[in-house]
Amino acid sequence: MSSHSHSLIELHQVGQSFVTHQHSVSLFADLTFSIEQGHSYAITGPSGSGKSSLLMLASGLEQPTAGEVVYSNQGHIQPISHIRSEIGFIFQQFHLLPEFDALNNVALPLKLRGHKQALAIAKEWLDKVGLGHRLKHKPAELSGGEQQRVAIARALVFNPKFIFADEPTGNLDANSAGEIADLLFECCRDKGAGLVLVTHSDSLAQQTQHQLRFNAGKCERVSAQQRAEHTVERGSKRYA
Ligand SMILES: Nc1ncnc2c1ncn2[C@@H]1O[C@H](COP(=O)(O)OP(=O)(O)OP(=O)(O)O)[C@@H](O)[C@H]1O
Repeated sequence: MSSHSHSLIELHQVGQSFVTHQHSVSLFADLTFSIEQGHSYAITGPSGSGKSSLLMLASGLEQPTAGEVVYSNQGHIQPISHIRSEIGFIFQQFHLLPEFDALNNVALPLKLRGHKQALAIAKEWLDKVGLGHRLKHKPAELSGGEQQRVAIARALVFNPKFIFADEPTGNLDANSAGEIADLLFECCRDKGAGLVLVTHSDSLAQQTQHQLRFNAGKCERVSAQQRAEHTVERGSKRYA
């Protein structure tokens, strides 16, 4: 990757809370960290702790209630709206277009960018996620795991600078999950994408370079040493 294209997302003392007329929920506060192209990050923690909310604001899709998210390219600050066209987002609910078949769902990001070979490249990606035999199926005619793989192909098809993935392997069997994880890490390692994964899977989290963990109402970075100790602990429990 050339340094010309190097982009960075920085979260400065970011906080998120939701106040409705009935509830007030404070998810995290004073969180500072950077997401760099070519690096991989896991966000872990219990259900309802705020992982998806953090993903939404780090990707510029939502605004934080405190602090700021700064997007820069080669040291030059860009409007946060510029992240939109640079990210591949894999949502927990997939958000596929129901009227489009798998091929056209995956081709859409390329068509929107005026790509002449959109359908051919989309087909290659559907092959990569193991769905070469489901090109003409609409989302309602696909299983949950198949829809998830279409959503993954759609997120990766245009070589995004950043990939944000909410439980990307949640609906997949162990084999498909491993293959999809390999694809995601390949995009990070070989194509220089910044990869941010929300996951409940310890083994997926362990493959990333950095980890943020929600714990008792706080979101903290997990150090390399803590991560190594956790792996040893898990290992010794498993074989005890
Ligand atoms: N727009 C909103 N308005 C009010 N509350 C919200 C809103 N979005 C999220 N919340 C609340 O914030 C909390 C955290 O939600 P979030 O989806 O970030 O959790 P999560 O850690 O990703 O959970 P899971 O692992 O179950 O997907 C939830 O209790 C949810 O009810």
